[in-house]
Amino acid sequence: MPRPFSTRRRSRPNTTKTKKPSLPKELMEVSIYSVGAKGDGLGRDDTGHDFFVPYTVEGDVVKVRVTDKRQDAYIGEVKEIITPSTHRIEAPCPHYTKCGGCNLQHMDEHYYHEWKTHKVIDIIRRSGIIHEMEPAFFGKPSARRRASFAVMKKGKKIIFGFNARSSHRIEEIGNCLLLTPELNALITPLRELLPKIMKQEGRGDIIINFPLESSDIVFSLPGRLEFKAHEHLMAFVEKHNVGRVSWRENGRGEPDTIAQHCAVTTEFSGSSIELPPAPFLQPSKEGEQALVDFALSALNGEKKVLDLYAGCGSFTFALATKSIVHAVESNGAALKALELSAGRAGIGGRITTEVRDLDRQPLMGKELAKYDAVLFDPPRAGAREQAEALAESDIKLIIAISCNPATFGRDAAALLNGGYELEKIMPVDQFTWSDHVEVAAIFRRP
Ligand SMILES: C[S@@+](CC[C@H](N)C(=O)[O-])C[C@H]1O[C@@H](n2cnc3c(N)ncnc32)[C@H](O)[C@@H]1O
Repeated sequence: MPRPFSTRRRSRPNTTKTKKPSLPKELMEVSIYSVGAKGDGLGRDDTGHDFFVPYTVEGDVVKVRVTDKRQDAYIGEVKEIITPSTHRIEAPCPHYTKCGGCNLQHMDEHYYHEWKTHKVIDIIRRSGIIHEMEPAFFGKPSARRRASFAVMKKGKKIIFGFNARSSHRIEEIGNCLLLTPELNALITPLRELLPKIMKQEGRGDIIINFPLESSDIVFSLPGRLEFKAHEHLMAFVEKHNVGRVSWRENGRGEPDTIAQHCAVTTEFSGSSIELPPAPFLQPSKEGEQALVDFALSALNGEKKVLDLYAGCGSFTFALATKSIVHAVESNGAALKALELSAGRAGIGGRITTEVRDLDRQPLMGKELAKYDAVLFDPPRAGAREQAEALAESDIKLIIAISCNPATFGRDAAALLNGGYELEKIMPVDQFTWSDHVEVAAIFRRP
């Protein structure tokens, strides 16, 4: 007797692959009624089915192909714009929708500004915080002084550009509208350099900063740096007036400086800072200034200020123009740069430093009691432990800077529960045309 087909199927090993939902094959007409927190249009078809449709805006009516399903909503890919929204404009970049960097270029400026402001309002409301916003800071194109490029080598082919959205595909670009001219000027020379230095297949990245007058490049590529490649890099530094080039062996570990033409510096509040490789800097000089101005506007004669998550000192030097500052940060190289630069600038007496992991060892009780004000500017994960310790302190003034409104909401709620009052909150947009937005806020203990 032949074995039934179904028995054979059941005896197969059970793979862990999740079953793809069955999706409609035909194109669907969707009306977009809003834009969600990740920048995707939220839409509905005439049967009442919900859709997420990237690259659409409120008021669009579009024909979409269904590509996936998330919770109960379909994900739609625009095939045709049946009726464009009055908020829709022509996206200025030829790489738009192919490069993962900017997903909101199709919104007119007014809608875009409103959307970013409301994104902050909506997110912090989820943490129970309702507060009027200060007018937001909006950055401009051609201002980003830092870029992280993706690289892939397969066979002899090398692809160099920006990652596509939610994908490993790399979109090759020649010019990015967001970057400063100095960063754009390095794209073609880097593309020409890569075949000479990237010998092993695989993926990597190249981080470029142009803080002020010279560039800082860190290569994180598969494989070791060969002698010949080293020579090519030295020649590249000379020819393109690059400040410094560093290499992370096999793309891991601390960057090793292999060629340096001049010091890589920036300026914080009139002091020159010599920066370590791949330093953290605010994405644009204008954004940095807006944040610094916001922070300084809160100070009023405070003698001792704590700068937590200080990095290389974007805020430290500004705070030191008014107060004595203690800067705390987990990255030793960044803090060393800060300390040496403060000494050279003749303000070493106004700035002290401490390398410390603030997640594991937040400043608490008596340590906090020494200060009149605190500024904290944590990474995206926020400052849960430190915020909880601050909430129990008697410090009069707390300035919070955050690149993630969600973790800001959580940390702000801890401060409010501890009796602080929110005085001011400002959305900050240094990531033009993306769905990313930052926040700055001032809290006081009444
Ligand atoms: C958003 S950056 C801000 C840096 C600086 N305030 C600025 O504006 O340039 C966050 C900083 O927190 C530091 N950091 C990350 N995790 C930390 C931790 N657990 N403890 C202390 N510092 C940390 C990072 O090294 C980085 O310099």
